Amino acid sequence: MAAQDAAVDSVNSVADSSSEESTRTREIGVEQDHLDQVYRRLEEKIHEAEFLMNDAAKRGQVGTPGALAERDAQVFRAGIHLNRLNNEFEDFLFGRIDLLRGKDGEKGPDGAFTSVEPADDAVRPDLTAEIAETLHIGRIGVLDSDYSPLVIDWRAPAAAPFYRSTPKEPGRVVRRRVIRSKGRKVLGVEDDLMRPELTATLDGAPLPVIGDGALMAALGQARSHTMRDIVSSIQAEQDMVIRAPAASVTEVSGGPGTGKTAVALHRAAYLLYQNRRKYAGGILIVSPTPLLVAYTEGVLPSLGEEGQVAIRAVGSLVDGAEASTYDEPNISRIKGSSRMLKVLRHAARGALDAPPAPEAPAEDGQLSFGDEEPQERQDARTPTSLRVVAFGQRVELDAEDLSRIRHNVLSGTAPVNLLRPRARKLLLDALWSKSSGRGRYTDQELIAELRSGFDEDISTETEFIEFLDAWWPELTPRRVLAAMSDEKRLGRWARRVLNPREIRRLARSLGRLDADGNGPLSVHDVALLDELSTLLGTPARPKRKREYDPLDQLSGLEELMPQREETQWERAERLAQERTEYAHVIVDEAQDLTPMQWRMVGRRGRHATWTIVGDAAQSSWTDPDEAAAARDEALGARPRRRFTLTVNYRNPAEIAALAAKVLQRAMPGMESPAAVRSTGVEPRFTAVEDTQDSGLARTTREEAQRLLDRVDGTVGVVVAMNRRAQARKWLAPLGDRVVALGSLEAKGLEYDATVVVSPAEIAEESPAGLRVLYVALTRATQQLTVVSGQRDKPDADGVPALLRD
Ligand SMILES: Nc1ncnc2c1ncn2[C@@H]1O[C@H](COP(=O)(O)OP(=O)(O)OP(=O)(O)O)[C@@H](O)[C@H]1O
Repeated sequence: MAAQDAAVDSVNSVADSSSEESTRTREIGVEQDHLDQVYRRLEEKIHEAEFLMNDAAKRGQVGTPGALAERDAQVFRAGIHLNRLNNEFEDFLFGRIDLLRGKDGEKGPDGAFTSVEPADDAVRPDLTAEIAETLHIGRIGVLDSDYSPLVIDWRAPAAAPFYRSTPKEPGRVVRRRVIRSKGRKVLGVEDDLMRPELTATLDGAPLPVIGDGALMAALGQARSHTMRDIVSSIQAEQDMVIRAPAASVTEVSGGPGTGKTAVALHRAAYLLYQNRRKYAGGILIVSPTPLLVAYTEGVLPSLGEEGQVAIRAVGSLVDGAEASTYDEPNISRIKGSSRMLKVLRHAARGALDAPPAPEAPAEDGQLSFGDEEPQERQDARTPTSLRVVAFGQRVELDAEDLSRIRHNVLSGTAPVNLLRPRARKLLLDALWSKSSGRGRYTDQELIAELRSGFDEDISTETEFIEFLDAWWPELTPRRVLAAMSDEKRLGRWARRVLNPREIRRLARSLGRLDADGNGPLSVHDVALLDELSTLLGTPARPKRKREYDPLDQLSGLEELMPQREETQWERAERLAQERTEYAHVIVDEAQDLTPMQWRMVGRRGRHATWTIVGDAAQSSWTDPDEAAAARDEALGARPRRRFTLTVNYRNPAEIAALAAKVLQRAMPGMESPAAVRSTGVEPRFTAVEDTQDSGLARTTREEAQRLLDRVDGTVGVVVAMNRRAQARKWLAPLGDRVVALGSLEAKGLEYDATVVVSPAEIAEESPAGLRVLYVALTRATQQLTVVSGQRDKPDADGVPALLRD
């Protein structure tokens, strides 16, 4: 509750109404002067950077080792300047704080006083005070030529009071100002007074206060198809999370709209600022859907960070395996469950028999695959005997020998593909012991020599090589997954783990893959592939020679040069390909990771620190306890630090109240976050009379159109997953401000207005359906319409049963 008060308090500002307009104009002028000064300084720095770059290039032609080393250092520094200045020249100054004199006179490295608390005599007994320090806050820090701070980087310690100060705990801050600018022009200012009890003066003149507070201005803005950064209005409880030390695991929970995603993204930028070297190992942000990735991916560049951070959907964590389809809830439940681990372990080993390779069996005479009649199609490809000629005689391993050898090789837990050399060795051992070479001599040295010649001869014979390829093929995760679509084989691998119904469903769902495993994958299939690739192992391959890159000769440029030469997208792609592990992993919407997905994500952060944000009330996974156990396993014994965000910045109180009813049904006793604002617009209810889909289509379209006329930004229409394609057709004529979404796709997104179509359909779609409905109802920043069909049992006012008290 305290945090809510703080947030509400912080948006209350005092305005001098009588002369507001002229004061506002004057204050904009004051900030304009400062911005002009900053730009002059930036221009000087850009010239400096360009000069350094040119100079460095010239020195590079000299060629002495000293000149080259100097060139490296200069290119490095100049490049950093240019890169950052070019990126952040626009709209980078956004805040200002006016502070009382501090307790001690110490200054930090950014040139600002470090003391958080005011000096005892900073406020006079008659509650008057003089402003002793003014700091401007921006996306990067800029020092004047005399090293005084013109702009403080938002992540620097000196900027913390801009975010942390509240009227309850103001510290030294008297006035906090948000500056709106575009390019070189200041457009407006909004002030929050942190010490309204004081009569403060700045350079002897009264301290003016403008506007209704920056937060409300930010929240009232229309939403577009991409998320904006919140750097100018981060609230105190959010700032605590963003700046929390990155030790072990930071867990953040909070209801819809409390800023979890925004906080996670700003935290990534903060961590990089804090310790760029440490996070050179990369930060991975795992998002639930590609839609949310697309929605959020502009935020980090706007904060001046991009290269080190990979934002990936959970269905895109495995290279070359992009999820493109959804599973029915009853299939997701099977594929996501940790029971699959046992099934996969069996499949990874069992798939050696009867490999699902589509190739035609080898020609007669090339390989001895035994004389038996093939039992079933796939088994026909597994050789059942091996014959070679050694010392002029035929030596044969029969089915029993082979089965014993295989059993022997597989007795450990090593990945199947890595066991091939051992299989090869045991085959040679068995052939040797049956050959006549073994008893020929007694001299150990001679025997060893003979044996090594034997191994060399046999193992280079085409017959032997082809046998090994067929009998111990290199398995790929995709092929094993495809092999699981054979219900009979899957039945063997899943015995006593899945029931026959589950086996049938799973096999049928994997039937969309061909024998090589090509075909549409679901987000759950991707986690299974990742698990399989660990179980199967990747045999070492000869290293590909790296192409010669002249930049290799320059030290310290790794961090810098790619940023200038690659686009953000290319760099993210390259980093993702190169990395399988990260220095910090941020999981957004963590409540939705299935146990198998936790295993996949866990493998990417085995040595990482973590930030995990989520909300149990929005979980679409059916068995939260099972997921919690998998999450504990992924995170190991690392200590955890927990934070809770309590204020809903997205939904007006009217929408939040309606959603709270569903929350009470889904999770009785769970508290909803408090909405920070109210619009006075109640949610609207419309019931469709006729039972045909055409009625639903017409009403949904009309309601979406109605909302389009009432908001400036986007309208999201949320339907049950199996109506997605239909809804897209219904809404196509309305243009691109309207987006049709399946309930699971709505996760994390927001729109100015939403239409939620048939709450009952959404709720009945899966065992976690009520929580999914809760997500759907909490996407709007301004207006919500609920369209009900017969299934929703609407009352006379059109309110569906699920949304009544
Ligand atoms: N301090 C803030 N200043 C301005 N806007 C904010 C602030 N905090 C959050 N918001 C806005 O509130 C909205 C919700 O934020 P966000 O999507 O991060 O919430 P969330 O907790 O991840 O929600 P959900 O759990 O529903 O996905 C966004 O539009 C975000 O920009």
